[in-house]
Amino acid sequence: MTVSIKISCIQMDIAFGLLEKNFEKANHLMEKAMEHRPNIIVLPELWTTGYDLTRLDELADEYAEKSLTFLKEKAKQFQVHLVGGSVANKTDEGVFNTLLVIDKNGELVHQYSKLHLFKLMDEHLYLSAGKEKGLFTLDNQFFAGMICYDIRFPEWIRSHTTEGAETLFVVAEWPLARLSHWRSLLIARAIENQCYVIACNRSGADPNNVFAGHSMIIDPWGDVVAEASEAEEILTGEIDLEKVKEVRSMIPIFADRRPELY
Ligand SMILES: O=C(O)CCC(=O)C(=O)O
Repeated sequence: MTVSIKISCIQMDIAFGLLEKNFEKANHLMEKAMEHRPNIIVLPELWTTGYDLTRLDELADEYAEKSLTFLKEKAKQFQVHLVGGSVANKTDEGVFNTLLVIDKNGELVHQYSKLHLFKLMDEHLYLSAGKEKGLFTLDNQFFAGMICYDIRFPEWIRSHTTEGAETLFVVAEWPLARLSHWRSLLIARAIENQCYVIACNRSGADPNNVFAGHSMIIDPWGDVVAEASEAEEILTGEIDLEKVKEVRSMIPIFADRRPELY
């Protein structure tokens, strides 16, 4: 039985600290993505604010309310599931970098706050680290959400695939300077976990970085199904979850693991 899912990644340029502009852009690009009739739309990391870290405390969305209202309305309007990127989420415990998953009925399915903060970009000075896992289901299929730097931690990702995740969503603001790491790490995570990887990066630049684009859809064999350029674009591709089962039965790494030794 094929379980085919069409996914569109919105590889948008993000206006630095200009929330209204980013909401408008996301709305416009989601409308365009719907021309491809996807089942799931993915947005990038911190798409409402960008990496405006020094002003993040004032820009952050209180309990992600504004972002949630927008995403819930769009999900219902377009009848599409949303891996709604991540947003700066201001809570009593600090500002988190939080991934929001909304189903097509406009219900919040899961929130995942970035676990590994990226010190090279000063995230630890302005953000609080999450503590919860990124596992969620949509239409009875098992997914996990990750944010950018998280892909450098294979053990964190493995702890999701051993609990059933068959597709990994990665939302990112990954710099162009490390494009080769982005591609290699994503492909490695797909091969070693025998899962689909759907990675949505941003395009463009901010005052500190030029970003890589190159959003990718990678199958459980490690083959690239679709890859974007560096520019702003919508990347659409189809995945078939039957392929996860095929690859996992051909090379049964989950059965062959020796967790008692490591
Ligand atoms: O790990 C990297 O090289 C990039 C990570 C990053 O940019 C981030 O987590 O925001």
